[in-house]
Amino acid sequence: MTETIKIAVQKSGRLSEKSLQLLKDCGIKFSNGTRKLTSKAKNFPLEILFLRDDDIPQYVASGVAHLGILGLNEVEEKDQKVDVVKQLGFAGCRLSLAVQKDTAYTGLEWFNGKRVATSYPNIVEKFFADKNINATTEEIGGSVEIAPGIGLAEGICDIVSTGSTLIMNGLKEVETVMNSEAVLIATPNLEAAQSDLLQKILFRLEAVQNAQKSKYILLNAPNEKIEEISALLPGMKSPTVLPLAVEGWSSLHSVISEEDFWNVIDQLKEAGAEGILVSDIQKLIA
Ligand SMILES: Nc1ncnc2c1ncn2[C@@H]1O[C@H](COP(=O)(O)OP(=O)(O)OP(=O)(O)O)[C@@H](O)[C@H]1O
Ligand SMILES: O=P(O)(O)OC[C@H]1O[C@H](OP(=O)(O)OP(=O)(O)O)[C@H](O)[C@@H]1O
Ligand SMILES: [Mg+2]
Repeated sequence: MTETIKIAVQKSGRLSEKSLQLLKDCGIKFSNGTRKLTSKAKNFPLEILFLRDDDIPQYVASGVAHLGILGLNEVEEKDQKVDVVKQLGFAGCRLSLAVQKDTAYTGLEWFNGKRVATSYPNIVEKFFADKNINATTEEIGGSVEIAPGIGLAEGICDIVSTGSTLIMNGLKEVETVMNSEAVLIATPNLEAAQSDLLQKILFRLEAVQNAQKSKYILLNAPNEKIEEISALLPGMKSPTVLPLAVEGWSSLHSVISEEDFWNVIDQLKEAGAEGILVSDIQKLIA
């Protein structure tokens, strides 16, 4: 039997679609049926386990799954022995303390003697212990923002992204406890076969992430400006320069980070670049 690597992803929730999309972007083909809780990839020795995100750290720590994709917040909360091997750049959010909006909040000491409702009691208790604050936690599974309004607690600690859920529930954010994003975790000390497969997946993820950060740029330039424009577009080595059918003009091709592109666009135009075309890259191997 060929060795396979097992990866746990969230069955249904905020992370599900992007986790599966990432595997697909890595060229891994599989069917994701709605009821079946495992799926074998068709073209890579990988099996996907669809689980509640809360259970993923334990599965990965025990080696039942070798890898997992979940929020760093959940990894910290469960505090299992797992290695965080890669930040995945999606599901960016923060875990924050919030209080009712009309509260005269004076600083962290305000929480002394207060109750904080949260789905992340371990993180919150550790945070308060580190800061010598004597607050207690009320663990609830969801709809945490309701707690102060119904008298369950004076404050909450929950996930914040845009902040609109807090506002809708008459709360204000007062402290950030941690920043989070989706991460890839692995069982520590994987067997050689799984370790090799993890390296293959990491290599592909790197190519996908590089591509997402970069753009392919094509432009036309008068030949006497090639040097000046090339200096603005270092590319992976240097731009490719091809002659145009029109005498005295060339086409320059390069790779540029999206951020850099917006920074140099005016300089490119000033230097005489025309017909600037920017497109997405699917994979980029440096
Ligand atoms: N509003 C948000 N913006 C960005 N990321 C978020 C947001 N809400 C949650 N997340 C991230 O997505 C993860 C999963 O969120 P979700 O609400 O699907 O979890 P859940 O309800 O615990 O799911 P499960 O049923 O699997 O236990 C969170 O742990 C967090 O890392
Ligand atoms: O700052 P915002 O952009 O408003 O996002 C924050 C909200 O998003 C999450 O809930 P989600 O929408 O996933 O629903 P859930 O409570 O069912 O998990 C989280 O629990 C917050 O309630
Ligand atoms: Mg959960």
